[in-house]
Amino acid sequence: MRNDIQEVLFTEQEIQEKVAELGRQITADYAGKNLLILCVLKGAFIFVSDLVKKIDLKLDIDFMAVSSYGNATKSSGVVKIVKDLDAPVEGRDILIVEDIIDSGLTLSYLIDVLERRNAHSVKVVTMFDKPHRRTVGLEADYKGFLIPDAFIVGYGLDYAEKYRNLPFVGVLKPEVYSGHA
Ligand SMILES: O=P(O)(O)OC[C@H]1O[C@H](OP(=O)(O)OP(=O)(O)O)[C@H](O)[C@@H]1O
Ligand code: HPA
Ligand SMILES: [Mg+2]
Repeated sequence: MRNDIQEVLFTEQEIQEKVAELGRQITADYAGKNLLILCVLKGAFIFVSDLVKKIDLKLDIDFMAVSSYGNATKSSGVVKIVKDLDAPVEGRDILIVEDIIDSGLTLSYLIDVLERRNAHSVKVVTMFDKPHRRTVGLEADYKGFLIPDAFIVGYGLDYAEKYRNLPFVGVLKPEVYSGHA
């Protein structure tokens, strides 16, 4: 699997240090609030499990699965809810946890859904941010790392469902895409 990586952008240690820093900020900002952590599956599953251990507050965790990339490296433009939340969000302070914001389509769709369900507040934390690919004007409230305009894998992020289990984040060798990009 590691042979398919052209370049490592962020090491496991750099990622863990950033997660701890984000956890400290979120702990300070959400003290006394009714925090609901919303993990956007599948990509955010590793980030959320590291992040919640660094948030020193009572909180709830729920999961939503959405998908728009399929096996491609560009968004299909259509965001599909594959699994919805288990509980109502009315009156909750929701923190959406994303692995990456790229075009912004997934997030703008989710924020819209949650606001229509009368959440008290909706904010976003993303580990990776690819701002130059944005087609929807949207900013995360908490950001880990800015990344260049390249398709990245690892730390939850996949290409055609593979590479999510890499503990670091990197760029694949072009030949791995075999004509899909
Ligand atoms: O800003 P966007 O262009 O919408 O891209 C970001 C979204 O795309 C990826 O999910 P994907 O649809 O690949 O599903 P997955 O998390 O199951 O891999 C990623 O995990 C984000 O949720
Ligand atoms: O760069 C990326 N890598 C993996 N999944 C993604 N979904 C949006 N952008 C990316
Ligand atoms: Mg994906």
